[in-house]
Amino acid sequence: MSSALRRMSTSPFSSCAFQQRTSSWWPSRRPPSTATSRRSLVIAAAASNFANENREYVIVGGGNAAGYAARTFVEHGMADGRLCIVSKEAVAPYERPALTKGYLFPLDKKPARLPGFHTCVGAGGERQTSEWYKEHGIEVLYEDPVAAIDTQNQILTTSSGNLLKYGSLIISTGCAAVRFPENIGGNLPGVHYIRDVADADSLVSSLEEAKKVVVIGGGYIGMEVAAAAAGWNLDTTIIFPEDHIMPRLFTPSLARRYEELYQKNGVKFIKGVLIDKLEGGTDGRVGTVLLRNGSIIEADTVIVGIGAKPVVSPFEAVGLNNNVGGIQVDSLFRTSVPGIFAIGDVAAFPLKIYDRMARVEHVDHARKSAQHCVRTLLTAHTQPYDYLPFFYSRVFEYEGSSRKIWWQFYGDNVGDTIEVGDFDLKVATFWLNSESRVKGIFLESGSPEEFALLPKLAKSQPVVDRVKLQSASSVEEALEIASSSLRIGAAI
Ligand SMILES: Cc1cc2nc3c(=O)[nH]c(=O)nc-3n(C[C@H](O)[C@H](O)[C@H](O)COP(=O)(O)OP(=O)(O)OC[C@H]3O[C@@H](n4cnc5c(N)ncnc54)[C@H](O)[C@@H]3O)c2cc1C
Ligand SMILES: NC(=O)c1ccc[n+]([C@@H]2O[C@H](COP(=O)([O-])OP(=O)(O)OC[C@H]3O[C@@H](n4cnc5c(N)ncnc54)[C@H](O)[C@@H]3O)[C@@H](O)[C@H]2O)c1
Ligand SMILES: O=C1O[C@H]([C@@H](O)CO)C(O)=C1O
Repeated sequence: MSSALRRMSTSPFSSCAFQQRTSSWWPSRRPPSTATSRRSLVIAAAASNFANENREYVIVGGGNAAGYAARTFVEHGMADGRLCIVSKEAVAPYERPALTKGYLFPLDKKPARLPGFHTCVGAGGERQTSEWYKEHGIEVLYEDPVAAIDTQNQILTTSSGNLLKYGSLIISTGCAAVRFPENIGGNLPGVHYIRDVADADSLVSSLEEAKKVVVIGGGYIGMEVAAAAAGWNLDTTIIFPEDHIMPRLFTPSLARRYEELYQKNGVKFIKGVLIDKLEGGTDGRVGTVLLRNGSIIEADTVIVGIGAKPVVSPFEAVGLNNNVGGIQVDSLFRTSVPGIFAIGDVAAFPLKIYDRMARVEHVDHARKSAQHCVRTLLTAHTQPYDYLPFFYSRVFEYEGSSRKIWWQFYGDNVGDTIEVGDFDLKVATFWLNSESRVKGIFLESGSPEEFALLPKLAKSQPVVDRVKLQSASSVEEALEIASSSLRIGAAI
């Protein structure tokens, strides 16, 4: 047992400090009945080495949000001997976005590999390797997903049979890739889904042998993986059911410009069709993709990016949100069960700025929700989470690419749009509501100073002069017009 673990077993979560911190704002936890607690102790003692040790704080999930939550515990001096992370993965938390970016660079172009991109390097923080967790006295259980929870007695059961008694629990189980069913070939060798580093390793092995790649889905994974496969000089086709790429964010006009760029890089598009079946070849690997319209596309490697779904199991009892999916929390990330919190992709939280419930499946929210939740847990602060949605992507970044692409979006893509600029250099799209307020703003290939204006505009939502904005001859001029409205607004 590590010294951290030993310290923890003599410092159970029922310490005075813990009670004081929680009782200042938290509804008191109902103590388990004597009979139940005696029973759980017996189960605990019988089940495993871990059984009779109390964990003051437990995080379930070893992903992006967990990594940033751990850092916040350390910053508050509350990690050492008190924090336990239970992870399904075999490695310490890392920056998941790298998996479809640097990780998929061609092998001769210095692809990113662990430990290079452990959290929190993506946000400019210290690199948190497994040694970092040890040094900070954080217990991490790898490859042992939580399989069950007893909220009454505050006990988690892991898949290997460990019983963990927790004081406070943070659920950060993220999302899982949506898969095609087995009966249409969704599990054939050569068919890939990308959610974790093991998936990315398996894809890299396939790419090493690949000749014909089919990417299914025109969203984030589809766009990033198709660009990566083009970087490997592979025959690449992207297939999706909608009229254009990235339908949940891009306007048709913006999508057309990106599609043209992909085509210039050799990527073929098949739009407006659904998949009928993936079929195996003689070697048992995927060989063809059958489309609903009767077409047959050859492929030795298929990457499926058809969305993600929140991993709520086995935590359904803490309360789900039926509209946006995921685990329902309040503006402090508290679930309906006292002492249990949810953060990151899995959390359905009040998006205060737009007065609606939302789930955000992007890394900025994973980082910020983690920090906000842990601060709430460890201090008396009760400031509601006030999040401004932020999404980004980068493709064709590999060395030798003729055109690197990097875009950011802030706000809400509602209302009508004004597009300004020349895509070959720099382009911006403004989403305006009926009062001509800026609701959302997208910028491709901006400078750091220009990107820094985006959150200010999306947050303040200034009223802009549509005619002036429409006639702006460059992105710089359009940003100046929108920012001057900001300054006028501030002066009034
Ligand atoms: C390939 C890829 C690229 C991406 N690129 C970008 C990007 O460029 N920009 C962006 O903004 N966002 C991007 N995202 C989204 C971003 O990575 C997620 O929003 C972020 O990872 C969410 O963090 P999380 O901690 O909530 O979930 P995750 O990072 O997914 O972590 C969840 C963790 O919980 C574990 N887990 C699940 N169930 C259990 C269980 N029962 N017990 C224990 N552990 C469990 C999982 O194995 C995983 O380790 C990308 C996502 C993917 C998959
Ligand atoms: N840059 C980023 O922010 C980034 C990058 C990669 C992944 N991610 C995250 O990873 C997760 C998965 O991404 P994703 O691209 O799979 O999801 P997505 O929602 O971005 O895109 C899904 C796409 O799949 C297609 N689709 C849906 N159902 C289909 C079907 N039955 N057959 C064929 N095509 C179908 C549609 O074209 C749709 O646009 C998301 O949470 C996403 O936010 C984010
Ligand atoms: O947020 C991110 O983290 C990784 C990388 O920066 C970590 O090295 C990446 O590609 C992002 O977009």
